[in-house]
Amino acid sequence: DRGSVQNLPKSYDVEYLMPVSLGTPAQQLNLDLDTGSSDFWVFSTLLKESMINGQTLYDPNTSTTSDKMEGYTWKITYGDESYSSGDVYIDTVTIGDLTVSTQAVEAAKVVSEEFTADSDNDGLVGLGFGIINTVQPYKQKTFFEKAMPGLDSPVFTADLKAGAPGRYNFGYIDDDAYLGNITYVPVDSSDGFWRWVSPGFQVGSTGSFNSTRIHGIADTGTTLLLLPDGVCEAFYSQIASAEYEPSQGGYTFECDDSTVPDFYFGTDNGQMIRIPGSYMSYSKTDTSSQRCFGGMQSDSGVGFTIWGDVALKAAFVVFDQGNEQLGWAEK
Ligand SMILES: Cc1ccc(-c2noc([C@H]3C[C@@H](O)CN3)n2)cc1F
Repeated sequence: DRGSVQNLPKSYDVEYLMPVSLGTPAQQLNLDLDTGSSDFWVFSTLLKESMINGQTLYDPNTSTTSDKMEGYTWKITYGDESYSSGDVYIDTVTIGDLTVSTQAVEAAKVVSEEFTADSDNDGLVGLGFGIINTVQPYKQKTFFEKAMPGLDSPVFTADLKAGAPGRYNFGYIDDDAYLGNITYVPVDSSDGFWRWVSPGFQVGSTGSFNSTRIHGIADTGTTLLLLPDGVCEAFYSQIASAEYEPSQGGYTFECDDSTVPDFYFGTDNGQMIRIPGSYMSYSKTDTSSQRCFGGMQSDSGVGFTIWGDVALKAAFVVFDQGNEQLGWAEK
């Protein structure tokens, strides 16, 4: 079996949404595929009106295939302190023609104001590893873990693009979606994330390669690229107008600064992925100013590096759960 679904970036590529069908008859919601968490949760009719702001709601009561998991609950908090919680139903879920008939669908009863404010986002499909699913009394499998046994290959791939529709594929690798070879690196899933080690980085096409092991996770749900302080300093030192602005919460530079270099990160045996300098001017710091917030910021608040969308959209990425490895290719 296999599946393929288009993903659409929101403005500034802050997040990528994909259509998902739940229940019978099908209820279509736009969900955020997040490899940095492992709960499949949706806005639902269980929510108070005050927490809803244009989102499409999953209604388990009108689905003829839903079954409530009595006594089961969930509660999750994300990296930015946003949170959600609720009850659990079993129902059929289809993503890109791939159907899981008994998916644990976590129906929200409470969401934090960040989710309420994000009117296009109807929920998350967590595709980390199931050991960090928050459902009590017994944790539930992710959509991919439920689908995996029936797939042609135990992989899903992420092809995120800058300001354009991309694609998530399940169960196969589309050889027309990337250039050259895919380089695989081992994954340590013990903390539920797609954690891997990069051998180093390079600033600019003529810069030298810095061999320094960077431990981090591949996270489609994080917008930016969060790297160790030393790496950020090496990068921003090459940009004439760059400075660290505590008032803005990070590095900024003049949006039209022509000295913004490309950034390369190593994967394995000499392969590097090139992130174009243009991906690094994330968003205007405020309407009047001509300064942009950098797409690369420090990971010091997190404790490990996060290869978020700014990095992932420069590559074709294979999440190989069957062999616990990540594949990286240029595109
Ligand atoms: C409003 C809102 C807030 C957070 C997130 C969110 N989704 O994935 C993540 C990252 C951080 C880490 O927690 C796991 N992956 N964060 C999405 C939202 F729509």
